[in-house]
Amino acid sequence: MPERGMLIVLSGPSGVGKGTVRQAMMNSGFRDFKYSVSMTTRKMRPGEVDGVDYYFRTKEQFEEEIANGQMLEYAQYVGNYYGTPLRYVNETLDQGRDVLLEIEVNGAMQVRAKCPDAAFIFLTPPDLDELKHRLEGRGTDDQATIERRVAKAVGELKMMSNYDYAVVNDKVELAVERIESIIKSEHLRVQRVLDHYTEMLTHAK
Ligand SMILES: Nc1nc2c(ncn2[C@@H]2O[C@H](COP(=O)(O)OP(=O)(O)O)[C@@H](O)[C@H]2O)c(=O)[nH]1
Ligand SMILES: Nc1ncnc2c1ncn2[C@@H]1O[C@H](COP(=O)(O)OP(=O)(O)O)[C@@H](O)[C@H]1O
Repeated sequence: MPERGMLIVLSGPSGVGKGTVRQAMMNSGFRDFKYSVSMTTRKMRPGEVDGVDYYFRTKEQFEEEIANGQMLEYAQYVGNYYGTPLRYVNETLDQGRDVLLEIEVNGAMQVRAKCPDAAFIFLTPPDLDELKHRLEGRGTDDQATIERRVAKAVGELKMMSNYDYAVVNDKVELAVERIESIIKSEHLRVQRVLDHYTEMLTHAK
């Protein structure tokens, strides 16, 4: 049976660059990880694809998934539900593959309670002005939504101390390097713990 994969939780305010950094990690040929596609009730943006960017569902469908215990975590964010389907995460970890979740802070804290061994990384903008510029530059949200997302970011940044690591997304390549080295060292750490127990059990025989 393969060794179970590692769960990596990446959070950070809307517009900080989580999706951009994840895409750059995938393109960089960095070690294998699988991205867990979230479920949401928010409207599809132009260019988004159901099942690739999100599983787009109605509120009723989402609430049914919750009631049936199909979500690892979920939260409401600026008027919509967002959540992580449980089955994909479990199956992929069981196959020995790492899984990356890109989720907001309340959901991340639910994962922390259920999977304390996961690596929790918070991606932060250089400052709030730059965050606003990035949201405006992305052009996916109207000005009122941008204001709500920036206001929400202030509370989210306060949650940073609940994470194992904080990474500044100043330049995408640098953020990618930082995250990759965190994941590598987390793997070494887990391996050392496993080696320790294997040795202990061998001596106990
Ligand atoms: N708790 C939770 N948050 C999620 C999930 N998927 C996405 N989010 C977060 O929900 C927030 C809004 O996402 P979205 O509307 O796609 O905006 P974007 O991340 O700025 O493109 C972001 O902080 C996402 O990281 C999920 O499965 N669970
Ligand atoms: N390091 C960076 N420097 C400048 N712009 C960035 C950087 N990272 C991301 N961006 C831009 O910021 C916007 C938001 O990025 P995105 O990946 O959609 O954020 P998130 O997934 O966190 O909401 C996009 O237009 C993206 O091109």
